[in-house]
Amino acid sequence: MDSKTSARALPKHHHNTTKTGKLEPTASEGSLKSTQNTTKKDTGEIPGSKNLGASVQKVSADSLSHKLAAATIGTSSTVLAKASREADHGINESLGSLENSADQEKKISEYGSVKSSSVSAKVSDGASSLAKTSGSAKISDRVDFVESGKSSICRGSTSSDVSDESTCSSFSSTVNKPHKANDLRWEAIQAVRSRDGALGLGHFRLLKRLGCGDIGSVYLSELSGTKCYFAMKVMDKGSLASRKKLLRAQTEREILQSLDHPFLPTLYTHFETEKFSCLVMEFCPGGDLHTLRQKQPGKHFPEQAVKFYVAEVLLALEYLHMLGIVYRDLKPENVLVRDDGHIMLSDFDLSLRCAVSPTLVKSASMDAEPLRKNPVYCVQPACIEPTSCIQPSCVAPTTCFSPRLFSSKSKKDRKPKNEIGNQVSPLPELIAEPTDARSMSFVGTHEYLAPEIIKGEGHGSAVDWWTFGIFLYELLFGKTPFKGSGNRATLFNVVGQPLRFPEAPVVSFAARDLIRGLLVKEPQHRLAYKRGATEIKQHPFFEGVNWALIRCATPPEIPKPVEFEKIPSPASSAGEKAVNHMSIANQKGSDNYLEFDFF
Ligand SMILES: Nc1ncnc2c1ncn2[C@@H]1O[C@H](COP(=O)(O)OP(=O)(O)OP(=O)(O)O)[C@@H](O)[C@H]1O
Repeated sequence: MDSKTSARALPKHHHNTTKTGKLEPTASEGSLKSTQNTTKKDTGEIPGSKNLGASVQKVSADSLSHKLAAATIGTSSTVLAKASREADHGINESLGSLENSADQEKKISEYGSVKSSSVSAKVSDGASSLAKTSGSAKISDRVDFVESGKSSICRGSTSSDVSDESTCSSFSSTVNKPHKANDLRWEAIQAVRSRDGALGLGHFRLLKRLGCGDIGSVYLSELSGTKCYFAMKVMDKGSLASRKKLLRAQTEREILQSLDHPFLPTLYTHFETEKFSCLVMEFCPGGDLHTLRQKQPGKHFPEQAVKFYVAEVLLALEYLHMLGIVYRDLKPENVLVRDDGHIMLSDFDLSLRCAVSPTLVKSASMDAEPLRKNPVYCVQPACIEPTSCIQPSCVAPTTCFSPRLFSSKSKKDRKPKNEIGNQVSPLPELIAEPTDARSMSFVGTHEYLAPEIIKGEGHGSAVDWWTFGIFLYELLFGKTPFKGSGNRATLFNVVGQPLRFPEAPVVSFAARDLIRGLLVKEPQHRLAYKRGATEIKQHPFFEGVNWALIRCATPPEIPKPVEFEKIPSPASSAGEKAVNHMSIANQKGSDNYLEFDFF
């Protein structure tokens, strides 16, 4: 077991994560976060964590020590608190009970891997995969963003207690998820909705619990009789309420509802029963990148495979920033692998929503004039108020707005048209960095926390570029750069230790240079601080990547197909009965009938 594993012995969060109950939510905070160490804790805000000064050198050792102690002590004490709290909650009566006592032990253990999932195929050296894009594919970044703008037509969260989001059902099949227009799963959902009015738990067969997080459990489910399979996150509303996590669940749901991107989760439907709140999403059979990395020779990916995964993650982050969402929880555990080998970034309950002001720097044709009249990009501006962001349901798609032009050059200063064809990159550049976002929350995963979060200086979208650097480092080297002997040491290292690279494995200069640019401790000097993903895309590490067609690139590895038919069907597999049935089976430790190898 490598050093990483020992610190990640948790159901999902192999890294120790701190999700704080934010004491003083800023106006731009998307939601109040609660912490856990198994990893999201109810405490963890560093007391008095105001501006500590820009540089590490200026931070008094005492003051930092105090903050780190508060964070880490709070963290470890909450681990136990959480375990006992969950027991107290009588979660046995509900979904939480699926976490049997063994699970609880695993959650608070520092050792051992909990996830049993595995990806059997080896990761190939995807050296040529990025170049192998099909020229005929009709996708591009530009199209993605235009279509995403349309997705704002129906963003309503359910107002009634027991229903799916049927108030918007007329839109819900394809209008608000244009990328899913030809998706059979959408059609199946829509067919049931037109037949029965609204979807509910009873329409699904729950086949297997895939995992559990702090606010719910995720089940592999079939929309009964359709052979359409989903990942359904089921949350106990009573438990959410008593643990003050309703807002967190709401934030996640609202963000999921707003997404329509190939590398982000599709929320097919959401419904509530008296007891449960359920999110129905795309099922990813390939497991997560943490698990997949553990199976690689040397526990690190080949550089070309890394290039593929981080390029897709970069596009996902770019899209999120355009929506005004700072992700804040990038780590391999949160990057799932779809059935086609492409990635899906998951877990949005730490995300911060804020205002964005997209700016078109360079159009595809370098001629700004047509864009003034017919803006190519429609970006959904996120709002500042935490709970009102995606609230108004079925809003007319009036939220597209003309991008501001970065340059105010007069016509005569512009390049003549005949130079346009000589542009190296035909892709337009759009900056939508929510750089003004400021949160004082202490959230994230210790090894991935940005220095400005630890120092309590307030943070914005640059934290995603820091975590992107750590993520890149971990995939390449098989470990994170600042990991210490414990959480406290890790936080000290992040703030005060210089970046170092191990001698092995050998990694290209370009990769190390990119990491150096991203892991700059002062956010304002960090790569991508000003122009976001665009700056990173242009780095030599990504040379040769066809950004517009990356969805057609050959992934390093395709997961083995899941033989859904071979999954034994639980005796009682529909609706709440299934939940209770699985719960009882798990309590007895007798869920063998559900055992099969997914990944
Ligand atoms: N779409 C999916 N396909 C396959 N497995 C999934 C999917 N979504 C989640 N899972 C599995 O379910 C587990 C729990 O997911 P969930 O999102 O609840 O975890 P989490 O990030 O810990 O949640 P939370 O942030 O609410 O604590 C994950 O570890 C993952 O293995």
